[in-house]
Amino acid sequence: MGLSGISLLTTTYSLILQHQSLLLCLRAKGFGLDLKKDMEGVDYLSDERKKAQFDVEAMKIAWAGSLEAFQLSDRMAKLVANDPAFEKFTRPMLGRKELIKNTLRKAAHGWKLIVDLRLTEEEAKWLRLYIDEPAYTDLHWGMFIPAIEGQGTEEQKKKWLPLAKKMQIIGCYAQTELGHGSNVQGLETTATFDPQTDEFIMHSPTLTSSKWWPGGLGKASTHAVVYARLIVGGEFHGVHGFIVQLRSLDDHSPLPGVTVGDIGMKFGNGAYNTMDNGVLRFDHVRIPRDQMLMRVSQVTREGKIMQSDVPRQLIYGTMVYVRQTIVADASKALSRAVCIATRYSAIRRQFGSRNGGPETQVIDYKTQQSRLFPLLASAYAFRFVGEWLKWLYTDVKERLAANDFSTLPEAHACTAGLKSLTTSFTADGIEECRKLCGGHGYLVSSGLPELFAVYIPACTYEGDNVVLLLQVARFLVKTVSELGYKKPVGTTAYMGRVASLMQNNCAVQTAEGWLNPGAVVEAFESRAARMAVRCGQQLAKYENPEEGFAELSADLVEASIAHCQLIVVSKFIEKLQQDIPGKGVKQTLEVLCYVYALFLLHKHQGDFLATGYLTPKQASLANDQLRTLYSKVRPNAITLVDSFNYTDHYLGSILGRYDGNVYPKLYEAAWKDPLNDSDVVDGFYEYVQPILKQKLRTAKL
Ligand SMILES: CCCCC/C=C\C/C=C\C/C=C\C/C=C\C/C=C\CC/C=C/C(=O)SCCNC(=O)CCNC(=O)[C@H](O)C(C)(C)COP(=O)(O)OP(=O)(O)OC[C@H]1O[C@@H](n2cnc3c(N)ncnc32)[C@H](O)[C@@H]1OP(=O)(O)O
Ligand SMILES: Cc1cc2nc3c(=O)[nH]c(=O)nc-3n(C[C@H](O)[C@H](O)[C@H](O)COP(=O)(O)OP(=O)(O)OC[C@H]3O[C@@H](n4cnc5c(N)ncnc54)[C@H](O)[C@@H]3O)c2cc1C
Repeated sequence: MGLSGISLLTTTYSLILQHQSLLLCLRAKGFGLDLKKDMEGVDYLSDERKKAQFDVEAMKIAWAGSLEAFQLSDRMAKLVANDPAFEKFTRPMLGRKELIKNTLRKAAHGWKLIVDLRLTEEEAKWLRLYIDEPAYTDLHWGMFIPAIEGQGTEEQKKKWLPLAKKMQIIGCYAQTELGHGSNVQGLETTATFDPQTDEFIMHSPTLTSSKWWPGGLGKASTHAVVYARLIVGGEFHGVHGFIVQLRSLDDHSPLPGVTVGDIGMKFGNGAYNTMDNGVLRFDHVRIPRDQMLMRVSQVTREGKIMQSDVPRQLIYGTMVYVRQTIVADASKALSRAVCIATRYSAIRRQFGSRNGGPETQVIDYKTQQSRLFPLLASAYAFRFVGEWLKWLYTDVKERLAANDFSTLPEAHACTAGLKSLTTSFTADGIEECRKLCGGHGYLVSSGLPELFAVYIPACTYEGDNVVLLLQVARFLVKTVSELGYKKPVGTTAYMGRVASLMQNNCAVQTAEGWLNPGAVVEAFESRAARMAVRCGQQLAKYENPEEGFAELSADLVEASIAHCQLIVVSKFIEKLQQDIPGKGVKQTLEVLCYVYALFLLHKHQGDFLATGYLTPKQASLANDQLRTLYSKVRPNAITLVDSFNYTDHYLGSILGRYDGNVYPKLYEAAWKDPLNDSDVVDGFYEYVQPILKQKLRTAKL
């Protein structure tokens, strides 16, 4: 018997087992048989796992970044998964008050673990990820503390950071208002210096000046970094951050003049409703002068404004930090959805049965592959670009500490652009994974609805994705306009070769010709350069550059996307130039890299054709190659998602279970729904039975 025969037999056997266990379950409910006899311990995906052409354990390390990173993450994942305190399956069914209380309990338990086990900062970050529940602690550690670290003076850091790091105060980041989020310079909250008392008076002069959205503000925070218009001597001196105490440290009640609360339910059940996004108003609340964060500008006792040599953009520095972390988190959210959809696609069968044999696994349909595998490849691409961005951010941070601000504009453009690109793609990708799972993807127990609901605000918070791409566009336009006298560096270095990128066209002649990193990078560079230069030329026609920028903004956004996609493709290719140990690991990643690049090329072929870099024939050859690549991904698909090393707890999905034991578990879960506690639903006797029993003489319907 050939290999395919053996595999057919084992697949059929798995199917029979699975059907048997389903039957046992069905009977358990209907006919009193033993429910426990389902096939616990059987790995329904074992055949798939045997197909792997690479060393899975080595791929896990490549995904994690290093052996140490893998071990650390694995330890934290297991710590959470094995702790019943972090159960999350009932979350979507809880009322808001219960939900928040439950989140506060989990955060307290998490903090206890951090203290008792003396976890490092890195370990705590992984712990937070695997607890998988947005909480006030995210903003305390993720924004309040970084804002003080980045914008505070040494004295301020010395005073506030120990309190915050021991969690003796809880802080949030209160920037956005009811009337303004994107336009930070349009904020209305005022901080007026009173030279008589050496204080600032924090005030909310209008309804629209109410702080609105800050996470952790509603119920948990005792303090906030509040962004407000600085007014000294009756004059406005820009928006700055101020540390303001909101609640008593004794009984947690709001301090006089402070009105604070939660802004209400948000999208989805469970999901981001574990967060107390808040509203805040000040009625002439006084704070000491030294609570203005003064690294960028200082207000003296006499009411003089002193500018340090730090650029004012550093006030936006916390956002740069968080955008960088959001890019890293995009690969986690996307890989999680892809893991669920890939495992389920291998279990799910529809059509194609021959002679009573098994039906086709839906993962074998080319349409399923062409939707799923680019998402899988993107998860890897985002992982590696996130790793690079972390390096870039660390480098900028070190430079800033040494008062070198030269790389700040590029750090801003990269974090803004990549945050936008990766979160938009991930949000759409999670929804695509839901559709890839058919009807069962719509069940909360698939894990996908909650993941989607938690994830989508990432397209808005930390900067609306379009607004951020317009920031990238400003950076690109500036780079193009300076080409005559300034050599572009970093991620825009390719613009230095603009003449050849505008002139030379693609040389690829065969589908195999696309399996060449040089050809791929040049295609993306040429497209990005041509789109940016074209925008520059169009802009030059306007007398008023701002008017031109506004008029051309949709094209500018597209040019920014082209530039950001180039960064992701290049960083993936650069990653592959490193030593990546393990049998078949590098080769498999190369396949994914080409899938990512050629999928983008296919999806955006309009750009590549319109800029004249590619001919329709070359675009078509790229698509031919893409189909071939999907066949190369197919045998490795399950093990590529296993390499994320996600526990079933973290995945939170019956469809994505490691063992693929989907149907019995779905069936079992349905019976756990509170609605099935009784055979006759509450309300039946009041609202249904009277209808059943009514005796209408005629019905008009
Ligand atoms: C259980 C225990 C648990 C323990 C836990 C342990 C650990 C956890 C640790 C960490 C957790 C990590 C992360 C989690 C944290 C949070 C993530 C989760 C939730 C997110 C919450 C969301 C928060 C928010 O949304 S905060 C609000 C964000 N708001 C925005 O993003 C507003 C967007 N708008 C802007 O950024 C700006 O206004 C603008 C659009 C850039 C316009 O600015 P403006 O000054 O008006 O205009 P310009 O003229 O365009 O710019 C002037 C000049 O400045 C340059 N610029 C702009 N921005 C920046 C910047 N950020 N950096 C540097 N430079 C900048 C711009 O280019 C221009 O420069 P030029 O003059 O040279 O051209
Ligand atoms: C879940 C969640 C958590 C949040 N947490 C916090 C927090 O902790 N702290 C905090 O301070 N804030 C927080 N925010 C607020 C968040 O940062 C803002 O909502 C975000 O910056 C977008 O601003 P906005 O709401 O004003 O959108 P708007 O700017 O009003 O956007 C509305 C539309 O207008 C478009 N638009 C706006 N300006 C332009 C332009 N110049 N050109 C073209 N189009 C434009 C946008 O693309 C969008 O389509 C949070 C928001 C959410 C949803």
